[in-house]
Amino acid sequence: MTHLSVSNVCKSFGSVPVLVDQSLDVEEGEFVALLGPSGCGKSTLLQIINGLVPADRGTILLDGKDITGRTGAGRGMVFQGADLFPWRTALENVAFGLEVMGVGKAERLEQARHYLHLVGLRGFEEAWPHQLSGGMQQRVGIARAFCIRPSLLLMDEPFGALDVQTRDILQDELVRIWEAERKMVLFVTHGIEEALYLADRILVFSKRPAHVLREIVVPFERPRREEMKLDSTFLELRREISDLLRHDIHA
Ligand SMILES: Nc1ncnc2c1ncn2[C@@H]1O[C@H](COP(=O)(O)OP(=O)(O)OP(=O)(O)O)[C@@H](O)[C@H]1O
Repeated sequence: MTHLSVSNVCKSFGSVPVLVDQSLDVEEGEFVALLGPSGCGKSTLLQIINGLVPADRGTILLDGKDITGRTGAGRGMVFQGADLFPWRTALENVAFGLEVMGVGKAERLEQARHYLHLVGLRGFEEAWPHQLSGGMQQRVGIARAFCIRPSLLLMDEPFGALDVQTRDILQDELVRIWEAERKMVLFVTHGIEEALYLADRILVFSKRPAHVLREIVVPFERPRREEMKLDSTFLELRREISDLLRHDIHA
């Protein structure tokens, strides 16, 4: 069974403690959102799980394997900017991870085409990144992460730099793709509404050094629908989380 287990991760930058004994678990098929004030350590935690930043202490297990301090294997990452290779077409960008994994050309391009179509970019296979809008580039970034078939997707404010309309559209696209594939997801966001709309569970982080102020099991059925944003429970939870974060910042 797939599972992510983060245990007692500590990280300081110089003398500044950012993460102190941070632990969390993500179950198979679960979508977990991390919400918290700016600078509390959400991105650092994601980078540590991805193996891009070393932890000072602690262990990360993915599907039972110790991946602490190691990159690659089983993880796909989507950043705020899509960060595409400008010298590769959209299709070649999506296929990149499989190329690194040594998958043959015909197979990797077929897989990449599948995911590019899934994110709504049929017809843009040969487009260069500079020919795509910010939202389209982010779609390519999402297709690229899904294409390696990771057991865990790490998403660091993937829609943070987009306009509201594009963000709403991409949230729906992500829900649709994720509901079909049900990867484990850790999704960092500043958007309370976005977290409630997308996640099964929300971990609300305190200001730095981060600890979990509250864990919220999101009570809404799937498939998620836009109308739920007007539901009284949705509005109540949104207010509760907003109050929680405000009190923590002023504490
Ligand atoms: N490489 C680094 N060197 C020094 N300090 C760093 C480094 N990376 C992060 N920090 C500091 O660690 C703290 C946590 O940063 P991080 O980016 O993880 O926060 P965050 O919660 O993701 O913030 P935001 O929501 O604004 O992106 C911040 O105070 C930041 O300045």
